[in-house]
Amino acid sequence: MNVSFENVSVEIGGRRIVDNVSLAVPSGTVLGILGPNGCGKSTLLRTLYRAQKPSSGVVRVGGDDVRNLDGREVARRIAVMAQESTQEFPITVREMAMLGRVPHQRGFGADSAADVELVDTALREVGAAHLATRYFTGLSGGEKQRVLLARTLVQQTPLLVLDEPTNHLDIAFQLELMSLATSRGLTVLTALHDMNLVTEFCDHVALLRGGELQAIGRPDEVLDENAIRTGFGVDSARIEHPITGRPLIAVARLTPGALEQAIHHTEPLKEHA
Ligand SMILES: Nc1ncnc2c1ncn2[C@@H]1O[C@H](COP(=O)(O)OP(=O)(O)OP(=O)(O)O)[C@@H](O)[C@H]1O
Repeated sequence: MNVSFENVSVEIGGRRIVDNVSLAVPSGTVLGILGPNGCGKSTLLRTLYRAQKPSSGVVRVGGDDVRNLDGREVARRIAVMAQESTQEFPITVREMAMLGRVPHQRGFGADSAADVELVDTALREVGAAHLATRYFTGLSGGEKQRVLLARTLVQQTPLLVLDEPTNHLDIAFQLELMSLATSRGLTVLTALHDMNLVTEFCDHVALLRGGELQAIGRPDEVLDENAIRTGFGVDSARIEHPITGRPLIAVARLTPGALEQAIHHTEPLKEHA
């Protein structure tokens, strides 16, 4: 299912957080969204799953303006693994994963055998089967991430939104999660900080800065040393990975004067009267 952002802007409290972003994500492709802290990655993604209303512009999913879809239809099209977890009430891991089935269920009936099977399979896939009867609130950060991934998988949507999904995850599970999420032929939009996960798993990358889209394209086209210096204020070298042969971005150091520039660029953003 394809996605498009058409001249999307978001203003909050007079500040323009997302500034006239237009981009298209073809069906079945993986888009990584990269950019410094506070550049608007989460806010842009939130407009897609209707957690944030754009001040102007349109976000389309499968050709439809998301604002015109009802909540259940949005949840049938888009599964979200967001940074913040608001589920702090005491439910078990299995119950948390089962929440992914809600958009497909009618009323308050018991979970079907097929639903239970889907949940058990997903918990196994993410390496969380042994946690099934534990309370979600008592899990470690990485364990929570695994369970939240299971919940998005059982939702069986054509579109996945992953907002910094590898937070808290050990290096092996970072790779496993990205592989689980990107190997199903789904359309995936994911905010990431690790450029090497982007080069490994994303078809395209969008580089944001101060709410604006700086560049979009294949990772090997977009992520050159200049773009990384301008975007993040660090010096780097792009080398060939000795094992995979893919581009490997080796970060060397902060570019002199970069911190001041970064603060200058994020602090005022664009003040609107
Ligand atoms: N509801 C809100 N009220 C006020 N400011 C907000 C709100 N939501 C986001 N912002 C501000 O908008 C800017 C962009 O935030 P956003 O979370 O989209 O950035 P991000 O690129 O995802 O950052 P990070 O990499 O740190 O997660 C930040 O300066 C943030 O403080």
